Amino acid sequence: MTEYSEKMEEILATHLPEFYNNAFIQEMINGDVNAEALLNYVSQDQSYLGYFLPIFGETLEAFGIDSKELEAFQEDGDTEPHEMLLNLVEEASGRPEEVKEVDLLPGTKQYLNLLKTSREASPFISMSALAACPYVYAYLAEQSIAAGKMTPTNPFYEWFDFYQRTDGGITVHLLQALDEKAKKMSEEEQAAGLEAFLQAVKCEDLFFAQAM
Ligand SMILES: Cc1ncc(CO)c(N)n1
Repeated sequence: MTEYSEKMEEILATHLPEFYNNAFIQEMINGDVNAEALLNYVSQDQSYLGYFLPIFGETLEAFGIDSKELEAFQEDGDTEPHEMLLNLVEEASGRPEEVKEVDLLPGTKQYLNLLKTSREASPFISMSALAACPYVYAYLAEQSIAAGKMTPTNPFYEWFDFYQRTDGGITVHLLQALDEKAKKMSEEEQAAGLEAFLQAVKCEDLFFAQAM
């Protein structure tokens, strides 16, 4: 029987070309520092993580997952990769930049709404939706570095490499836990989990695109 996580990977493999076609990702791969887009992205992401992390913590607890890497991910709040992007913007503009409190863009609202409805559905569906956050970044980073699209001389290499390592590490634990749980779930529950994951993957694509 195909493992649940293999079906998740299939979803990512199917959507990888869309991520590569995403204008925001294309600029990163081209090494273009688009100050406005990067500032938009970081400020939306700051708000997004403010909602994501508490739900993530609660769902990890419901799953009985207790790992150092997961805790570190939660505590980090993604400040390190945000700093990397802000530094690139500052180098380009020659002046200090800061993240402003902003209104949520429609794509951010849509993503947060998906996390909310998934959380209301069940811990398994919630975890499936939440997993897209580290998994998409880890997958995109791994794939683009392995394919030679993102190379060490690119200004965004450090950002991609961060996610390849940290989110990649977390993803391994999440997928193991999801595979364990999936064995005890009905076909319907598994299908609903994969659907929530698919929708979250689409939200990730939209989240990058909306910053442009
Ligand atoms: C929207 C979004 N997805 C994934 C990540 C990776 O942790 C992030 N920081 N933000």
